[in-house]
Amino acid sequence: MTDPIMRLEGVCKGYRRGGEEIQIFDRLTIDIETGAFISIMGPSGSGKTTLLNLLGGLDKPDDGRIVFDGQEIQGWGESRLAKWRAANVGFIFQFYNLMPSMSAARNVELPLLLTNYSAKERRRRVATALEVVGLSDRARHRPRELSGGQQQRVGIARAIVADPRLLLADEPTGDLDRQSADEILSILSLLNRDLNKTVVMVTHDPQAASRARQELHLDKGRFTDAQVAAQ
Ligand SMILES: Nc1ncnc2c1ncn2[C@@H]1O[C@H](COP(=O)(O)OP(=O)(O)OP(=O)(O)O)[C@@H](O)[C@H]1O
Repeated sequence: MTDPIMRLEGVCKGYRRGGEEIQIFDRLTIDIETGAFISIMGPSGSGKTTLLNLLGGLDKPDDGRIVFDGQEIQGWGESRLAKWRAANVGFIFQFYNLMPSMSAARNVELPLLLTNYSAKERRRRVATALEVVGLSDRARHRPRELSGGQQQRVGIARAIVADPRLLLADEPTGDLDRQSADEILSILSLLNRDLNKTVVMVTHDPQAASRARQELHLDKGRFTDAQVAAQ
């Protein structure tokens, strides 16, 4: 076993809605091993998106620790978290979240505008990311000129352009037909296997889930899988 890239330890998270307190996680502990490709399935409301938001530092736990590469991040302020996220985490969304007025290349470049890379270095990285997802010939196209599968490939190129170690994907194939979904899953597998990205993917699709190397199931804020329950 390698060291975990991320560890959630005793994490509690709840929301107050109206006068009612909803407890989503009550002392949840899970290790995300470096190099893992994990799929997470579970009923609506079981906490899947909340979990990704905690892993990506977009949301804070009420209690417990979130450790990335040995560093506790849960107490960090927003600007430190934003810098950490830009360097270490790539997000992939169900509906791609591309800017409609920008070309594929410009969309992919966006996360790099937060960095100190020169324009030349940014162009080089964008070209590499588009090549990895097989879209070098679509760099100048706008999102509406691309199929859903191609738009998601742009979304993946944007997620990897800063070369983060962790990819968090929320229903990345939820809006795609089977063939496009399979292509996206093949790209995620390749990123995991050949480029050593750790991938955590939430999905409702059992076929998509089975492409991961580890399939986990969340129910009412708890993993029902024995290997996680033992952590
Ligand atoms: N910002 C928020 N404020 C209040 N309640 C929230 C908030 N975010 C999530 N919740 C509640 O927390 C619970 C878990 O939500 P979450 O989105 O993590 O579930 P999910 O498993 O991803 O569901 P789905 O499969 O429908 O996307 C739900 O009951 C939801 O309504």
